[in-house]
Amino acid sequence: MDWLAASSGNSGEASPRSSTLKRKKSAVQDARLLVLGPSAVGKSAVVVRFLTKRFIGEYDHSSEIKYKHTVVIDQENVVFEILDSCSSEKITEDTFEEHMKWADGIVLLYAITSFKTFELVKKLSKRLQEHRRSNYMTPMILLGNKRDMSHVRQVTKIQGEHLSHELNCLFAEVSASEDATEIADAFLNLYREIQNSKRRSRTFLDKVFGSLGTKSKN
Ligand SMILES: Nc1nc2c(ncn2[C@@H]2O[C@H](COP(=O)(O)OP(=O)(O)OP(=O)(O)O)[C@@H](O)[C@H]2O)c(=O)[nH]1
Repeated sequence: MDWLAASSGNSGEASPRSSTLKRKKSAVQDARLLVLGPSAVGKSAVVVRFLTKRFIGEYDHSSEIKYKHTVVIDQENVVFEILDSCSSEKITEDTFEEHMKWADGIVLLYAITSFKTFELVKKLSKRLQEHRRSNYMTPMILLGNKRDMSHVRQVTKIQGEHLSHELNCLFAEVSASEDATEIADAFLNLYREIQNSKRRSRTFLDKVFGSLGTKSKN
């Protein structure tokens, strides 16, 4: 796997403005990821792990933060824009809608140590599915974080897998505190899914407009 951090940095945009969020969908080598989940599931820890390969135990921020991070994948620079959102309970419907329009892919987190967060994610996923349906089924990965705390787990791996099947998305259990590789893999897999989805939608458009073009010539 070719997975090298080329550069990274906080874009310094706390609470990104809607003008930024409403930009056109990005090209393939540019992926916009929305990180969602209830409070204290480890959203910031996972994002910071991906960006810096380090675990930061207490990450204090009250508003959402957007990062830019360049990674070399298959000899190509891929620019990730990552929006570490506030806890899902606090996101208003308007903001949620804006974020969904902006995102190429979604990282949805719960903590395996808290059944409550799993229930909140299920509730949130109902909201998500409505938007994903109107949004070409935005690719998504469901992450059960805090796997290092398996001895106090409240959500089984099978329950996580089950939910991912219902949501038609990728799934992994990870530990932001212990493992950088599996988090990098999770982001890589989501990126690949985004690429595949863009390819499928281009092929579909080519078929529709290609055949229209052919018809008009005859
Ligand atoms: N044991 C363990 N603790 C973790 C892990 N990931 C995060 N934590 C801890 O969980 C707590 C919450 O982590 P955050 O990254 O702030 O969680 P968040 O989802 O961004 O929280 P909000 O900002 O409230 O939405 C912190 O005390 C972290 O140290 C993990 O993989 N394992």
